[in-house]
Amino acid sequence: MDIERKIELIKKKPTEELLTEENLRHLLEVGAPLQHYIGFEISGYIHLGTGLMAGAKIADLQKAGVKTRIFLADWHSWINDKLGGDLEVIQKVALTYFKEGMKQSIKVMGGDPDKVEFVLASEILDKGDYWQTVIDISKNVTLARMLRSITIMGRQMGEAIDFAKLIYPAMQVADIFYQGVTIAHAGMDQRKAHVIAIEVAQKLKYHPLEWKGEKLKPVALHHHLLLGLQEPPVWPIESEEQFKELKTQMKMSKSKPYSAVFIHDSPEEIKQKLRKAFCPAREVKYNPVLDWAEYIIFREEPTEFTIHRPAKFGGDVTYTTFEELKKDFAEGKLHPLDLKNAVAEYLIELLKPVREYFEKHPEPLELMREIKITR
Ligand SMILES: Nc1ncnc2c1ncn2[C@@H]1O[C@H](COP(=O)(O)OP(=O)(O)OP(=O)(O)O)[C@@H](O)[C@H]1O
Ligand SMILES: N[C@@H](Cc1ccc(O)cc1)C(=O)O
Repeated sequence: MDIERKIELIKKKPTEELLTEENLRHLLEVGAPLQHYIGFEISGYIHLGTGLMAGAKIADLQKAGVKTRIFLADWHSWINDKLGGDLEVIQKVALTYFKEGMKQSIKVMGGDPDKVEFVLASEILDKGDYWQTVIDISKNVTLARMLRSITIMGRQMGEAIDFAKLIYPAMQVADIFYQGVTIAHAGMDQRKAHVIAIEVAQKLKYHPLEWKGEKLKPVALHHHLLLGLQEPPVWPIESEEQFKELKTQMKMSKSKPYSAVFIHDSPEEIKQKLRKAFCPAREVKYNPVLDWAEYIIFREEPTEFTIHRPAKFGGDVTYTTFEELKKDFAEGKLHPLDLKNAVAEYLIELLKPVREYFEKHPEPLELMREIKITR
């Protein structure tokens, strides 16, 4: 496959930002190792944002010949008080529920789960010079910047936090260098860590990504954050600035029950959640149901997406591109309820293999039901 085709695959939906395309082209041209990683804290259930957006991009990367890796951030979850801050429980969930859930998600998005390497953070942290890398990074970043970076833990600036949480951003950056990652992948909310990695890359003494005498800079790859289904706290929204802010603030999140569909949800749960979703008629600028259609159903275009309606409401209609669907919705030719039902049906079908997997292997979900999910 030629370089341009590889870049196309890496850039396509749900990619929202690539820092930078020029650097990616450089890595491809010099034949540097293409090692990807995406890290996850281990906490609650896997939702469509984490499972399907990450899964879709992993599938694209595999097609482009990139080695893919999922980093199970057990220590980071402990620092961030996930699962009661109990490292043993965190590790158990990481290696059972989380690993299997991610494998299933990758599969439904067209990737090969057997080609994804799973690495537990504690496996690399145990090696002596990991901490040297953490200090090396810390020497090159101001305290003020570290404080601003705690949003990568889902924490807000000004929030009272213990000191360990300030070490976390430097660890996340160290994880990239320490694992020889040349393509650091995450959702848009993680970009602060990646920008630090790019900026300090040339300055590090330990574990820079060396290739044929060159200190390589990693490429940061950020996928779109799927919107949560809930109504925004302020509506209507006037300014572009407010819209932008709202889109990160209102991302689908496992800590907000009705914002998310989980990968193992039953058909009834999926239908119910979508029925309650925020989806004002003709609203195309901020509409979670349209957002899901754009990034899940119309990820590949053209495709065929049929909305079934009784003849008196216009009969069945098939869309091949997202733009056609959006146009009809904006013009009031497509009713929110019809869109919600069709998206629900699509998801029910897409997630069928995941549900079947967990029906046959109920232990991971049973474990999740037993433990206390914190945050
Ligand atoms: N709604 C979303 N859409 C796409 N990607 C997401 C979404 N939410 C999180 N991610 C990505 O998944 C990875 C794990 O994130 P994280 O565990 O913080 O998400 P979460 O499940 O929403 O957690 P929380 O509810 O605690 O915010 C990160 O790379 C993050 O950017
Ligand atoms: N900060 C990431 C988790 C993570 C941790 C360590 C990493 O190296 C990468 C990602 C999140 O909250 O989703």
